[in-house]
Amino acid sequence: MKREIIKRLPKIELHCHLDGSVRPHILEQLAKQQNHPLAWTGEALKNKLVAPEDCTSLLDYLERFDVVLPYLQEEAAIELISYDLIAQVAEENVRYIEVRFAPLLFNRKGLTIEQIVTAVVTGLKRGEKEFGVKANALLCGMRHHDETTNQSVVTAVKEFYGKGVVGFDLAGDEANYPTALFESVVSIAKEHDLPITLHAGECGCPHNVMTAIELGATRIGHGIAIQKDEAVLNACLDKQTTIEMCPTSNFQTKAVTELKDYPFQKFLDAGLNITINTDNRTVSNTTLTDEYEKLANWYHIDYACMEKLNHNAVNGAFTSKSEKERLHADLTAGYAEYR
Ligand SMILES: O=c1[nH]cnc2c1ncn2[C@@H]1O[C@H](CO)[C@@H](O)[C@H]1O
Ligand SMILES: [Zn+2]
Repeated sequence: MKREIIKRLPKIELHCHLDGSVRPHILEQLAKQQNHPLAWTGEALKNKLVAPEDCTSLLDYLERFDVVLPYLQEEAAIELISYDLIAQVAEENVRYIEVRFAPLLFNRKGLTIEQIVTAVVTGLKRGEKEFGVKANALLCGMRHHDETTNQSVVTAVKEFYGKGVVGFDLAGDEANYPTALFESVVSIAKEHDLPITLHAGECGCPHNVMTAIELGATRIGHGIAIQKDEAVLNACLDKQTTIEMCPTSNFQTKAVTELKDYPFQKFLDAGLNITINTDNRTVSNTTLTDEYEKLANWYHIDYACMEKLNHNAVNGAFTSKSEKERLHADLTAGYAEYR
């Protein structure tokens, strides 16, 4: 597969964090506008934002977000980064994206959850109009936040459902806060029939994936630990769970350390509905083009496989039937000459 062709082909992305995808020059612009100088510029700033090769764990990886979050506490800034993310993905022909963020990490200066979600949706819709990329938002509860706080995120999903927000997620420190702790929060989302995707199986715990599925998640973020437990793998097959794999991030967070342990081929051969994603475009210093190029180098996947992974993403997307039909047709047309 050729990089220029990978870049040009239509793609779908289901797992991309807004706050992990702020371009360094945009952050510099925000720092200037907010009169709050950054301690680093240029390459030094990039080094602060990108998780290093020798990152030791998910927690270590998550520390990268401390640099950017202070600048994401105003509506104009939140709207700008949302719009800019659509500009970024348009450059590599992403046709549909679900952008996730934790609204209650953006309230340090007193913004309400409604103001925060509105700012994101406004930015996404402005990008959608300008670049022709369909974009919806997912709201993340955070594993280290208390139950009441996370419940208010579910309430916001309900309030904004169908108005640019399409589902609920749980992000953050999986190792110290297992999925079972969130039973009551996730159950509220389920009771209201809100679509659920949960980060699970990123820290070696297949039971977190099982719990997530039992609680009603139809998609799993990462899911790497599924390979450790056949019962969990079979449950994902039974329920046709969509798995949102994020190769670069999975090596950075040490979900795996060696290529031979990366379960892409295993999951593909087993018939899991896997999809390929960036996780965090800045923190993981990647694009969807980079992720597919890696898969081509590692597993020699061809365009037909790439097409299949993108159809899987459409099937798992939290969007309408008619939108999915349109996206499937876009993919079919786009890959026709490469099959
Ligand atoms: O791979 C990941 N696993 C778990 N949490 C993550 C990952 N990437 C980002 N975040 C967390 O999600 C929050 C909302 O976007 C980010 O602030 C970060 O803390
Ligand atoms: Zn993630």
